[in-house]
Amino acid sequence: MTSSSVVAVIPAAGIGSRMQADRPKQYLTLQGKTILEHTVEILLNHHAIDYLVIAISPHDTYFPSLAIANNPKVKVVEGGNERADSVLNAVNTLPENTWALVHDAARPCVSTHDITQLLTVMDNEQVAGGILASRVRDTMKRGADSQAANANFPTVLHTESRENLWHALTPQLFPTTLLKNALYDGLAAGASITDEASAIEYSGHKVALIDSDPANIKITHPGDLPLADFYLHQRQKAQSECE
Ligand SMILES: Nc1ccn([C@@H]2O[C@H](COP(=O)(O)OP(=O)(O)OP(=O)(O)O)[C@@H](O)[C@H]2O)c(=O)n1
Ligand SMILES: C[C@](O)(CO)[C@H](O)COP(=O)(O)O
Repeated sequence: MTSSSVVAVIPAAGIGSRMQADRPKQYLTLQGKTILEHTVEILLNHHAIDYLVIAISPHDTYFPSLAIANNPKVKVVEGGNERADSVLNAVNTLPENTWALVHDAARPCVSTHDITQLLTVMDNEQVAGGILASRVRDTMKRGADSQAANANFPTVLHTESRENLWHALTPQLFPTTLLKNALYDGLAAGASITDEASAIEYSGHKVALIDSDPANIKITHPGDLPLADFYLHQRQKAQSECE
């Protein structure tokens, strides 16, 4: 296993508009802790991660009151307008000879096992890096929106093949310098960069897909909260049974 240093980058500067809550969703509480604290703790407790850089909004009034704000292994940078901007601001602070493990603050249910599986890409010269992913299980439809369909609802254009179709999750793990340059170039070219792999693909490099637990959901809409709460409760139960 390579001895390169791994730094976790946590984009946590979003406003959570789709959650329609009274605060940014990363500060909603599940199992007695904020979603951000759950996410930070799973990364802080991973033996291979040296420290964390969290991108938070310049308007964030919640972070300073959390205990993690005083953790010496937690650094903070200012987030940007889009997720990719927040990630680039954080990656710009990392030393060149490191790997950046980028993980959404909104994904508190990721497992230590899956993070460890992802780290194996560091020793694989066939790929630039890798991402946690889960195979699509449903039939996938390409739709036309209601205006185009001249109906009261979107309608089906056609069924997409779901063969080799994956949900991209996070963490996503790449050499810091490669990721920094890929993000900068992709954003400068106006490419659609919705995850780190998009930028790496745009720069022409190969990305490994690490099949992982679909319980690693991104908390986005109100309906995601009870499901994430269930997964976190199951994880805590499993941990207490091991102690
Ligand atoms: N300018 C931004 C936008 C998003 N994020 C972070 O990127 C992750 C995934 O983004 P998303 O789920 O879209 O979060 P929000 O942008 O907050 O949600 P919404 O799109 O509903 O506003 C989240 O942890 C979010 O805090 C960020 O750091 N900086
Ligand atoms: C990075 C990501 O979580 C991978 O699925 C996703 O692209 C984030 O998208 P969002 O619109 O910023 O939530």
